[in-house]
Amino acid sequence: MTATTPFLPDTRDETTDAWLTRRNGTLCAEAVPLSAVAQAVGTPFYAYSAAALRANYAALAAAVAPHRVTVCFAVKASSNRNVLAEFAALGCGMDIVSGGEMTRALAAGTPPSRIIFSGVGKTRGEIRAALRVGLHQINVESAAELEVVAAAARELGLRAPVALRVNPDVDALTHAKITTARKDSKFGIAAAEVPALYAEAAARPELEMVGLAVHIGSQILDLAPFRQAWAAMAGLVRVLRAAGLPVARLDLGGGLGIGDDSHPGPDLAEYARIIGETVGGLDLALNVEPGRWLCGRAGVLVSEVLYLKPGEGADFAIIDAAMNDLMRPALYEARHPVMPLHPPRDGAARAYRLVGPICESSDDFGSYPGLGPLAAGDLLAFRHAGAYGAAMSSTYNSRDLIPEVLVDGAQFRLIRARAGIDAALRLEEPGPWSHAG
Ligand SMILES: Cc1ncc(COP(=O)(O)O)c(C=O)c1O
Ligand SMILES: N[C@@H](CCCC[NH3+])C(=O)O
Repeated sequence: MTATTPFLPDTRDETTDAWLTRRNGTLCAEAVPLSAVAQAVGTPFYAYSAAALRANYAALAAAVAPHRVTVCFAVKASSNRNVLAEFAALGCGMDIVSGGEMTRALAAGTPPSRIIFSGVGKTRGEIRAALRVGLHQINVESAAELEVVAAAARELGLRAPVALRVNPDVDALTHAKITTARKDSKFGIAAAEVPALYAEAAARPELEMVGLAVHIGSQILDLAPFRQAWAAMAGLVRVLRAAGLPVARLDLGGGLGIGDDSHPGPDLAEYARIIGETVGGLDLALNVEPGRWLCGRAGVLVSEVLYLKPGEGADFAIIDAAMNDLMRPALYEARHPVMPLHPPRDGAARAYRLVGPICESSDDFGSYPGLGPLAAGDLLAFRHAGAYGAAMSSTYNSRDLIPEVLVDGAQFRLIRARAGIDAALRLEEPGPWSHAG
């Protein structure tokens, strides 16, 4: 029986994965065969397309521009400074959640005036550093944090530009672990508490109250929750202004999801239209802070098949990538489309369950019908791995942090070297004992 070609590039998705094509049968990232990258850096590795990063930013920025919306990339999605530099060079701002991310955003060439500091647990040190650097805005998530920001600003003799992050109690209709604005969520300040807190803060000379922020969750495919949340924010802006309070900016958050072979993904024009209809007429400086949408489809994780063995329902293909490299399937039951690097092969189309070497049953990427026949040594590309892949990886089971590579046209280069056990052992050199008491 001749195999059909179930893993040919998904041409339905040309605007998103157009950088992945098959040339002479082999899978290429832009004009670079991924097998050549595998030879150069070894597997597993991440590869990103510079063209896809740039195209994604251009498409999103153009879609929202008519509504006076700037785009800030959520650094947590892909914090490699070379990826950040691609965006920074285009004028993209950054949304950060730690001092480490601030260092990365600045190192990538982002001006402080384009950096927003989000996050529910900023430390005193991080807040002081942000104020000293002169970031655009600090999104404050509690009354307690507001006190710390005010104290730091006073000590430094500065005015802190503050927005309050609101919890509008909206279900983002996404995976429960990545929804962030339901009533019981740790994020944001309950909408009912915002007017009093905002008024109190606006009366403090060390705080410059610039506006509000909201972020309802991640991998959002149904746009209705955005409409609900932003309509609630518009209501709140009107309430604050009616009380004579200044509201100049509104941070609409990230969360725009990406489709896959079974879902086309949200429509950018519709996303922009909802912004216009909910908050467009309020004379606000708006921004969005997408992570996944800008970089998720611009990256693949390439892994080698180590062993095949029979299993219940589907045969196992044990691969050299694991949950420490890409933890989304284990953490959120996420499914990443997979394409073999080799050309279609004769033989029965078979389902394989792709699993990694880690000693956890959740080290399982799921069952993939129509992949086979596979053989040991085959290379597989997990698509849509450009967001929350390398950024969330760990060294569990004392595995290496794997290389990251950036492809640009017919060239590629290493943008993060493999970090192996030798480096880890150096960090574990024991320090001197300290005597307590
Ligand atoms: C405050 C904030 N902004 C932006 C993002 C980016 O989310 P996404 O990658 O889903 O666009 C996140 C993560 O969910 C976040 O917590
Ligand atoms: N890390 C998650 C999303 C949460 C983003 C941060 N709030 C993912 O891989 O999908």
